Amino acid sequence: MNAMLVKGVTKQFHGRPVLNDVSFELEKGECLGLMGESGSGKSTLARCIMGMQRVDKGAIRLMGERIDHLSDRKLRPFRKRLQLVLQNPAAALNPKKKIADSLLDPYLFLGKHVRLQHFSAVSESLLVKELLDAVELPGELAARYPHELSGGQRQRVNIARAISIEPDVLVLDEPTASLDVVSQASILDLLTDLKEELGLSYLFISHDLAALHEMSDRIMVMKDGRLVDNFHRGDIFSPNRETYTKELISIF
Ligand SMILES: Nc1ncnc2c1ncn2[C@@H]1O[C@H](COP(=O)(O)OP(=O)(O)OP(=O)(O)O)[C@@H](O)[C@H]1O
Repeated sequence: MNAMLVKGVTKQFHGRPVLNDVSFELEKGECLGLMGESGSGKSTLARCIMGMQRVDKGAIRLMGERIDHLSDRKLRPFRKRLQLVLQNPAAALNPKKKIADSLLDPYLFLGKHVRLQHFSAVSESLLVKELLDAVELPGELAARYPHELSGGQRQRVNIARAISIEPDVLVLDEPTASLDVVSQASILDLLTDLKEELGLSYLFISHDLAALHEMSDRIMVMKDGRLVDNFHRGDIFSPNRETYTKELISIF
């Protein structure tokens, strides 16, 4: 069984199609890259997958179970299995909460739905320490506020939050876009390690073709809300690539 199946997803805003018959499968343990120019519909797809926006047509399945059109209450058990990491780490963290409290939010929110296997979570403070360890941050950051961290550290905290409940799938929407080049590389290395350690599957959305190529097993290309190409990473320079993919590669 695949980790996620998206079939025939269509979404319009004010009568204008933004996603048009989008279909793909995310295999278990795979990193599936998604590239496309600004406005092509990548973040809308991420929001539809996360249940933050409703699809007009089509279906989204997570580990075989249909999750589109679920109410917030019915979606709650699936929140444990599907998490989102966004590009702006500062905006994703509550500035008034200490890092330890932000880290514990998903775990406490999901309460009885969570059975952890990788993290022992014997106590809340131990879980915080385990999570900071997992993203290679020192334990002393637990007592700090987000503004006392660097952008790269804040994004590590966001990743730690996302993995805290041991999801099956992470949707990574431009996770390194707001970081400097050195922090970008170390976040990508961290994501690669966590994928192996925790058996995660990634939908990795990025403008950065080099990062996509480094991280992804397969890459999909979106143009005007349609997936126009889908290939294994080793075939990126194949003469069989769609003309639009070749254009994107040539301007990179
Ligand atoms: N809530 C909304 N209401 C109306 N139009 C929207 C809404 N959300 C997105 N759009 C439009 O849908 C199109 C796709 O936007 P989306 O953010 O999905 O693109 P994207 O590929 O993620 O772009 P970027 O790479 O710049 O983030 C854009 O034209 C955008 O203006």
